[in-house]
Amino acid sequence: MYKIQTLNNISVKGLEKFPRETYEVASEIQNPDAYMLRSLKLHNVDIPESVLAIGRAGAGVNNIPIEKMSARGVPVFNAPGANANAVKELVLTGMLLGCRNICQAWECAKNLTGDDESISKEVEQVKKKFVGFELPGRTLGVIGLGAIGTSVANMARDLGMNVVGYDPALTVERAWQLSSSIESANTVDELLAKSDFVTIHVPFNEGTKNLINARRINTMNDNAIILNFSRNGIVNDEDAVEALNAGKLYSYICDFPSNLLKDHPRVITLPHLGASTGEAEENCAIMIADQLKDFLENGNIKNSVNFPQVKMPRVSGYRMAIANSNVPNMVGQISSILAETGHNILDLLNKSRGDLAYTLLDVDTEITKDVVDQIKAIDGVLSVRTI
Ligand SMILES: NC(=O)c1ccc[n+]([C@@H]2O[C@H](COP(=O)([O-])OP(=O)(O)OC[C@H]3O[C@@H](n4cnc5c(N)ncnc54)[C@H](O)[C@@H]3O)[C@@H](O)[C@H]2O)c1
Ligand SMILES: O=C(O)CC[C@@H](O)C(=O)O
Repeated sequence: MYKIQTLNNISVKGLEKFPRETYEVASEIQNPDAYMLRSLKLHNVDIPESVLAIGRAGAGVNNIPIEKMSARGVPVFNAPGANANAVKELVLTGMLLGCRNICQAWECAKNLTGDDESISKEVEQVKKKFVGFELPGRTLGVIGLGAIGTSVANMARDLGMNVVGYDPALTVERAWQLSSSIESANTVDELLAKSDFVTIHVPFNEGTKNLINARRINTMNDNAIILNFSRNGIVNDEDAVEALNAGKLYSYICDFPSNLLKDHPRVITLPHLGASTGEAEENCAIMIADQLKDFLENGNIKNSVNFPQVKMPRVSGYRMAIANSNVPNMVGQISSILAETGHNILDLLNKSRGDLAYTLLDVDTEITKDVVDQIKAIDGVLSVRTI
């Protein structure tokens, strides 16, 4: 019986992927084989040694101690692209809320008093305060052209906007998906100088912390709108508010509320709603459940953020999955032990990624605990499982 512990609310469509006969799935469970979570911060959580894999039902993995998990030979999975459409639609919503002053206008409408005739008169007076601007012909800068950025960029082109994108690690797959009319910037500064709207779709890490700061905001066009549906900390909120107060920025739309932001008249802040659609929650949960299941049952790895992609069809009922440091002679030492203990290797796949490597081996006879212990004792072996 495999045990999956859910640490956040996970769509039942994903949880239904785990057959009841072979899986126990619960939010409270002793010695889980895997965690399934969304945004819960795991950095200060004591993760039990029983955990073999962590599945993040979403894109961002900055809430997970990846290095610590790598050192334990534990793959961390995410769900690339599974919530991209939900975020794209909210970015469009944010752009329209911002450029048409919708939140301020709605607040004003809610505060109208008197009979309907006087409300109608008042409406004609107040509406001039909320005159906005339209999207076609304006320039959208998209920082990060991954699953979300690419789809936001294409959407903006379809709406008649000019689009400029920046991503120093643009993949070939994303380049194929991007509309050929999207201009490429060589630096963030070059992008900012051209943009009326700037939207950010990069992971949060040391390299992207404070990516948008006072210096960069000052180089932007006057009255630009910044949208942050990526992570708190990528835009320096204090600097954004200062620029709003100085009349430099038009509006700041952000998915990460704080005391500084929540009541500011030119900030629209939402409670981390980017991926909160039934469709996105289902897509993410199903993708993660499939990946965890294939890992637990077969040792295969798909969409891990720390381990290589590994898939090997089973040729016997005796499989071993080994995570190890990416150093010479690991496979040699492992196969020597298997040979010395009378196992014939029927198939083997070894892949590496950075400092880590991962090996799947199918052998002809059952692998005993003694053999597992000998392999575990090899210097550089991080985890060993028989499946
Ligand atoms: N608000 C939400 O609910 C929500 C939902 C989904 C994702 N997110 C956030 O959005 C981020 C992006 O998601 P995604 O699915 O597009 O991920 P992705 O991995 O498909 O794309 C990220 C892209 O950013 C690029 N990148 C990395 N560092 C960069 C930098 N310094 N400058 C420019 N580009 C850089 C990468 O090359 C990659 O192409 C996630 O990491 C997550 O933090 C938020
Ligand atoms: O799970 C969520 O609701 C948010 C997910 C989002 O931040 C992500 O990085 O995918």
